[in-house]
Formats: sequence, C-alpha cells, structure tokens
Amino acid sequence: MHVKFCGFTQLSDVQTAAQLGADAVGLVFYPPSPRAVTLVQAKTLSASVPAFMSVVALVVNMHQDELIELVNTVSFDIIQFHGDETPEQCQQLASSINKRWIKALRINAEQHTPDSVRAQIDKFAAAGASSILLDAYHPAAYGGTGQRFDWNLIPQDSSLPIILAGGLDAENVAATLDLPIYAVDVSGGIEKDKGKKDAAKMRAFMKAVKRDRWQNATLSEPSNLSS
Ligand SMILES: O=C(O)c1ccccc1N[C@@H]1O[C@H](COP(=O)(O)O)[C@@H](O)[C@H]1O
Repeated sequence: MHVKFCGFTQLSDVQTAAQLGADAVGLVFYPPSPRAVTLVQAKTLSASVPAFMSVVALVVNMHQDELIELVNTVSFDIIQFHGDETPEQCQQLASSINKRWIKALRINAEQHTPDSVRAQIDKFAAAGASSILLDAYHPAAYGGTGQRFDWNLIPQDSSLPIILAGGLDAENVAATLDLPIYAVDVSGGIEKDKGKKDAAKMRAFMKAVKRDRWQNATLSEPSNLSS
C-alpha cells in the first residue's frame, strides 16, 4: 500500500513525512483552501523533498496559464485534478506541461453505484490518467473535508489504480488494507491544525499502513530466481 500525505505548508512537516517514508506529499494550489500554498512557499517545500519521493500538485479548475506558471516555478511530479475537470480537459492540461495526472472523483452515495464509479474511471483511463483518487462528495467543498464515503462503492475491477481519500486517520486506515486499492491519501487525519501536520499522527498512520508491508503482497516469486 502506498501513502500520500497531503496539504503541507510547513518545511519541518515535509521533512518529517520524508523521514517516515511517505511515498508522496501533496501541495494544495487552490486559494480558498486553508492548506493553500503560494508558488514561493511551494518552491521551498518541494526543494526539500528527497529523491524517490513524489511531489503532487493538487489543483481545482486551474486555468492553463496558471498551470504553466506553476510548472515553471515549482518542481513537482504529478498533477491531481480535484475539481470539475473533464477527462479531455485533464489530458489537455497535463500534456501541455508534459506531466502525468491523477483525477479525483467525489463519491456520492445518493448518485453512485460501483458500476457507475467504474464507468467514470474508464473514461479517465481512456483519456490517459495514471490513477484515480476516490474522495467523499461534499456539497460545499471540493475536498479536504475529513468525510468518508461508503467504501462498498469502490469497484472491484477498476481500470486504474485507486487512491482512497476522505476522512482517513491512523485509527481507521487499517480497515482499508483489504480493499481493492493501490494507495491511501490523508490530509486532515494527520493534522493538529489546518495545514499544520502532527508528527505523532503521521507516524501512527504510517505504522498502521506499512506494518504489514510484505504480509499482503500479491506478487509471486519470479520463476527464474534460484534459491
Ligand atoms: O485539503 C484541502 O483543503 C482540499 C481542497 C480542495 C480539494 C481537495 C483538498 N484536499 C484533498 O481532499 C482529500 C481528502 O482530505 P481529508 O483527508 O479528508 O482531509 C485529500 O486528497 C486531500 O488532499
């Protein structure tokens, strides 16, 4: 299981995430968010991220000219579209800056079924997404709400690797380990205040996820390896 910690604003928190072995850190480029960072802040934060750890740029309905300014200022690895972007818009925007991309779908129990979620995922897969992120729908916010959705709505046979988000924390993340997902993403569940991470909560989250790193491995031994 891979782990993305999102919503960083403090250099010391990024350094703690790196020490704990998080796979990715997310920076929020959405000014209404209490976790939003400026390009100047983000440049400093991303420069502190070591090799082999990804920086994810989270954007919400960002225009192409802003995205170009972002990519020209901040080093990052992958874009997370967390707004109302269509599959075609995601692909067009991401290819204009030569980046891979993730799309967040906001899951609403009143509208979605596992089949409808799967069908939506297929559209983003066909457009060129690298993964899909499933978060809880909220009528008044695009994300970072701390709300969970009904995990029974996660399709079993997704055409893209699934990143599960929404209301995760060190207490409930163990229950995700048997779900058909590739990664977990958390923001509020590792905070002491919006945008300020809590080192003890980050550590507890990593312990809960990574303790069984090899126990649930599904890869079989390569047949050409001698013992
Ligand atoms: O964090 C935000 O403020 C935010 C704003 C707009 C879109 C997404 C945002 N955060 C992302 O939402 C999910 C779930 O967060 P949480 O763990 O429930 O707090 C995650 O991907 C955040 O990065």
